[in-house]
Amino acid sequence: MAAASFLLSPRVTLPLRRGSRLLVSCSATSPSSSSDAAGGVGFQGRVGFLGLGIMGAPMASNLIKAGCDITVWNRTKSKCDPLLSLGAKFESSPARVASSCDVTFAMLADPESAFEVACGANGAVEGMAAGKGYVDVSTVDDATSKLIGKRITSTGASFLEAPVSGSKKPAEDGLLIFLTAGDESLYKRVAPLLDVMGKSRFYLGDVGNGAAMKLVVNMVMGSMMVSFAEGLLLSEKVGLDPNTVVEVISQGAINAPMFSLKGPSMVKAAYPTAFPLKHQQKDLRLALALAESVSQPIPTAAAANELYKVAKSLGLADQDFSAVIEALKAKVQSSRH
Ligand SMILES: NC(=O)C1=CN([C@@H]2O[C@H](COP(=O)(O)OP(=O)(O)OC[C@H]3O[C@@H](n4cnc5c(N)ncnc54)[C@H](OP(=O)(O)O)[C@@H]3O)[C@@H](O)[C@H]2O)C=CC1
Ligand SMILES: O=CCCC(=O)O
Repeated sequence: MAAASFLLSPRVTLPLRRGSRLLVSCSATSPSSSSDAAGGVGFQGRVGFLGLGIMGAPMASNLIKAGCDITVWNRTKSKCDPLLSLGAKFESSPARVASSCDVTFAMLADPESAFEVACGANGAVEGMAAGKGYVDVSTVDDATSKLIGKRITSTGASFLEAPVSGSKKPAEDGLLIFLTAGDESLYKRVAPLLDVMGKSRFYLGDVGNGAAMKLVVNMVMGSMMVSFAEGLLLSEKVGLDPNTVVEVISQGAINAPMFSLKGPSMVKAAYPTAFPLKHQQKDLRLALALAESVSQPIPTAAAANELYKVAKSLGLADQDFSAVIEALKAKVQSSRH
């Protein structure tokens, strides 16, 4: 059961940047183990969900399928329709969702939209009150997360940041990894909901640590993708079959699911969107700012960021981030002229 898995989860303390300590709590749960026999998930109350894009829609959908009482809102209202047909309720603003629900999740594009939906006109803050909780699962920087958390908690409500690792398919399959930080009792309260949407969850202490963890992971991922793209193009240039490169990598020490998953379609110059390139570039930009804040050089990530910026300028922002390979192809062509 979800509650038991939290109590049994290993907890260790690790050194944290800037001299304080970091509490890490991790539990791995299977989605099927998180529903109880009565069809509930061990969470009593109404759940709001703001933001129904590539990630938000399947996450909310899994909560509905698990039997939760869900109320949704999305800026583009038509994206609510598939959720409403599964049994979700609709409210016309983030404020109305928050006031009608016990806990509200938000999955927004970037720091600006996460702040706007939480703290703007008719934002969630207007519907918050003591006893309620706000869980922001968007990928944002630590400063934005802290600001949202401050506004939410000023109403007496609780705040948890909980960005996710894992993309469209893990979201559909309920196999995300939650990187949470903030109010620990809210973390415990929503753990059964996280276990419906994810396979594991980490509690990382103070607000900002979840955002920082997410940016570190995506910084590594963004650089890995650029390196992989360079390898595919170089192999082709020297007369190798890039499909064989994908195969060789998949059997060695640098094997990563990302390479096997994206490699075959990259070779065919197809980039069906799971993680939009514009979001990967946003995450690199935010990671660079995080590194700047502690004077940590991250030259590889900085170079990768430049390439994603080129890809955006080529009109690839809404393609999958693996389309960054097209920016390398474009560089080759421009250097020939
Ligand atoms: N896709 C992925 O693989 C993963 C993404 N993430 C992160 O999750 C978040 C969401 O990603 P994803 O679902 O892919 O992104 P999408 O671009 O598919 O969805 C973005 C969501 O934000 C909403 N939105 C954007 N701007 C505004 C605004 N100004 N006001 C209100 N709503 C707004 C969109 O509304 P509308 O429909 O009206 O445009 C939509 O609901 C991002 O922070 C991303 O970095 C994290 C892990 C994996
Ligand atoms: O933020 C997006 C992460 C995508 C992934 O973890 O596969």
